Amino acid sequence: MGPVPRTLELFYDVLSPYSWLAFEVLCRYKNIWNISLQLQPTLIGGILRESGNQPPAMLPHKAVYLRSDLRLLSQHHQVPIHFPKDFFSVILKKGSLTAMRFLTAVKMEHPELLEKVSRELWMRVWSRDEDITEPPSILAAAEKAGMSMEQAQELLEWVSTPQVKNQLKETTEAACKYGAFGLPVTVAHLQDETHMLFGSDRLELLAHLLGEKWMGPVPPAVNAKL
Ligand SMILES: N[C@@H](CCC(=O)N[C@@H](CS)C(=O)NCC(=O)O)C(=O)O
Repeated sequence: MGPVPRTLELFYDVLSPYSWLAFEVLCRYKNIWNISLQLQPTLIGGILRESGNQPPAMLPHKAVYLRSDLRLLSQHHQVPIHFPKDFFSVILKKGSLTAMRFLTAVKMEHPELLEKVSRELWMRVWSRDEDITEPPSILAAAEKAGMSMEQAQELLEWVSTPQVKNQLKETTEAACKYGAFGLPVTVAHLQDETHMLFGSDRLELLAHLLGEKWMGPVPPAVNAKL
């Protein structure tokens, strides 16, 4: 028996492009580092509300900075992020409630597909500027991720049940209890201590805490093509 893997929880929302960066990097490292990666679909709106924070783009200088920051990070991380044309409508009006409830249901019923469905939703909203709020959009992402149409439709009907709604609430509350004020949040459960890290730019620090080697966002020998 090898050493016991350390558990990492990644709290994310597909409305958050920085969460996408952290998600792809951790998916690349999960087979390199001795870790067990638990994906935790969370509602960013709930985190911001609960912590008294504001969406970063509400500050005009930050909104301008975000565009250039994400363009550079997209190249550096090899994650195809493109800003949606109507950014404010996508982020502030449309939101991600149904998408994140759907991912919660995927995690409950088909956890083996959670990584792929999450990625397909990010590809829609943060790469191709496509909708993620309407049922046909969510079904298209699920099908692209390898889910059968019947499975996807069944899950979509399930998203408005108290079971799924409460699970998403519980996960969001769990992130808040760790001290989250935004996303992505990575919680590293090490042998003697637990650390909460905010941001996709804290993964080098995470490697340090794990005692693992940081080889940049695209470690060699990993197929990063998306
Ligand atoms: N520096 C962080 C920024 C992450 C970030 O801005 N996340 C947004 C959501 S996409 C957020 O929740 N921000 C809250 C805040 O900055 O207080 C990174 O590189 O990942």
